[in-house]
Amino acid sequence: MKWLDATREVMRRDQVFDVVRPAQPVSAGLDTRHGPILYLEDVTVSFDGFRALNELTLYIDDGELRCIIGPNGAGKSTMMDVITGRTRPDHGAAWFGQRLDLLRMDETEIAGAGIGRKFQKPTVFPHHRVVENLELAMAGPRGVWSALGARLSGEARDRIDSVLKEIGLGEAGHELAGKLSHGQKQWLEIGMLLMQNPRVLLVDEPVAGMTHQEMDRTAELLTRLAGRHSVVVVEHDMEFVRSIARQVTVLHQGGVLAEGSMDEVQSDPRVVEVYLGE
Ligand SMILES: Nc1ncnc2c1ncn2[C@@H]1O[C@H](COP(=O)(O)OP(=O)(O)OP(=O)(O)O)[C@@H](O)[C@H]1O
Repeated sequence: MKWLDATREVMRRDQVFDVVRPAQPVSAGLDTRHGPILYLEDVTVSFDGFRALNELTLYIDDGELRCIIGPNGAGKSTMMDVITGRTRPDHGAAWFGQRLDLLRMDETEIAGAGIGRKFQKPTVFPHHRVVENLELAMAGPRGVWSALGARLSGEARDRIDSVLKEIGLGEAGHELAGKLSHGQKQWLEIGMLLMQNPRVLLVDEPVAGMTHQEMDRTAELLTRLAGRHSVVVVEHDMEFVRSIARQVTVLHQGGVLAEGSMDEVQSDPRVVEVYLGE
């Protein structure tokens, strides 16, 4: 019996999370003692009959740093869309911990429950200062307009300071976000996600357009975040993937082609044929 089937058996006797309340720190109630934090099982997504995901099964452990690689069109973005509630699969299952059925939650509920996503292009507020961007992120969508006028509690200030240091922008807090370098904007956006204290961070092509130095700092940042968060990185830059990867999943034609250490997948002839040999 697969993990999810076993879990669902338990769920039938324990319908605790029928109503998900995103305002509550739902992820605090996640039970990951007996398994992964993220489960995708047999997930299929079709667009006009074309299968972007084809019975994809993938498990992400609590606190792990996972790199997802694969050729263009392999289904990497669609996979993230399913996890974040943007796209509904034709069939399959997607669970956050053992109790939260992602397919019964909308995008806002999923984000509120602790799954944060960073898209490839940074979307910071350029006319606001770096610290204000973090304040806005902490407020969440409902509090955006009141957040800037509100007085911050000492706790909130401490939180902002610690995230600023974490993302390496300790000296740039009062600069306008629009004036930051491309790399700094990417870190700020990761910081904005961190303000919401996610359990899982989905990061799409974080180093595209970065200098080598920025890539090194991004590698350090993501590596540091793993452990406290589960970090799922989709990236094409193999040098970068090698610098952070512990476990790598190779997607191809909507399914998992190979999984293992970087050395294992790089020496897999199927991976070389469909991806690395390009
Ligand atoms: N909304 C959509 N309508 C139709 N086809 C789609 C849609 N979204 C994705 N696809 C198709 O599904 C397949 C998987 O796309 P997806 O973007 O998930 O791949 P990817 O691995 O993220 O690719 P890339 O590395 O280029 O970003 C592609 O063939 C794509 O054209």
